[in-house]
Amino acid sequence: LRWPLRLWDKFFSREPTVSESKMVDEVTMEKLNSGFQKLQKATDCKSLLKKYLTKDVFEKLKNEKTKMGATLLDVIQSGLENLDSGVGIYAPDAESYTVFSQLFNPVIQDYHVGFKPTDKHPPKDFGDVSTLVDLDPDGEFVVSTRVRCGRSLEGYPFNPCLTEAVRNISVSIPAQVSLVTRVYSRPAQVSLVTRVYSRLVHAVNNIEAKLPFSHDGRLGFLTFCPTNLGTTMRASVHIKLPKLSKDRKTLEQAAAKYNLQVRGTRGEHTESEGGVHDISNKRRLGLTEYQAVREMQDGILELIKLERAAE
Ligand SMILES: Nc1ncnc2c1ncn2[C@@H]1O[C@H](COP(=O)(O)OP(=O)(O)OP(=O)(O)O)[C@@H](O)[C@H]1O
Ligand SMILES: NC(=[NH2+])NCCC[C@H](N)C(=O)O
Repeated sequence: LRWPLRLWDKFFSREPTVSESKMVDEVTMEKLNSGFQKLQKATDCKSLLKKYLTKDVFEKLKNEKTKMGATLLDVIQSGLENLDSGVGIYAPDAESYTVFSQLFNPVIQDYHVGFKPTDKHPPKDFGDVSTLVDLDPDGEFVVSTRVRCGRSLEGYPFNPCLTEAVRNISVSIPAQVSLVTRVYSRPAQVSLVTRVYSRLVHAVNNIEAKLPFSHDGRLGFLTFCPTNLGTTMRASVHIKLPKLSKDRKTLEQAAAKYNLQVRGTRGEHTESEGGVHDISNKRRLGLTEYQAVREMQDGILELIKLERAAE
């Protein structure tokens, strides 16, 4: 048996190429080193990448590679190119959250309001959708409500390393979501938040029954963005709070007390148009789906109270 095996080795095995090997290639290493220097020099950069990629962490991670071949450069490239990023890192695949944990963990803890490396995301729990209330029965403040979440297919790389072939597989998925949500409706008397949230719960449960999603014992559902982990759920209202929002900083400070995040009308990194702000739960990890949507609901109710009380 030894002889044919040796022959097999001789003719069919070969040294791994650099991209297959565990080593980070020279070009990547050069880009990493120059990128890190650029980041060090960018004194006005406020990203979490800049905050947590210390020299020590950089040295420890620059030679690391995941089984799918992702390097630290794949993780930090976006933040190096866009120094005005709020976060600045993405996970190229599920394993990156472990291999590059010395960078991901502090970023996750900072963004998700104290989720520590020893913390574990709770099991999925959509709760009792009928217990959610009408935020604004007279329609004075809330313009619209949205609840969204993200999912990644198990076993595939995430966006930064997704190839054309894999991207084609995901094309059919949004079509399934819209089909599922369209056939589902609720009587008009249930609260606004309940209707929107129920549609999402129904859609997610249906799709989950057909497709395996990327999930981690500690971090819950995984996506390429460390802001969208755990429940990955962002429940938001488009809301007009003219008094509280005279100055965006004041609005942001009031919202932060309830773990809420303020965005502009057209989403992240945009300004408010016609006094409309997008306010949503900031943390999506370390709490259940129900608690996430409640965080939005309860916080918005408090902001509306503050608006009414303002001079
Ligand atoms: N309550 C809402 N009503 C109507 N539109 C909304 C509401 N909340 C968000 N949107 C719209 O959803 C779009 C997408 O928002 P945005 O890009 O900020 O983030 P996202 O899709 O939630 O994902 P991520 O947080 O990962 O960026 C924007 O155009 C925004 O105007
Ligand atoms: N859409 C998101 N996933 N938002 C979170 C981060 C977005 C962007 N990469 C940044 O760092 O500012």
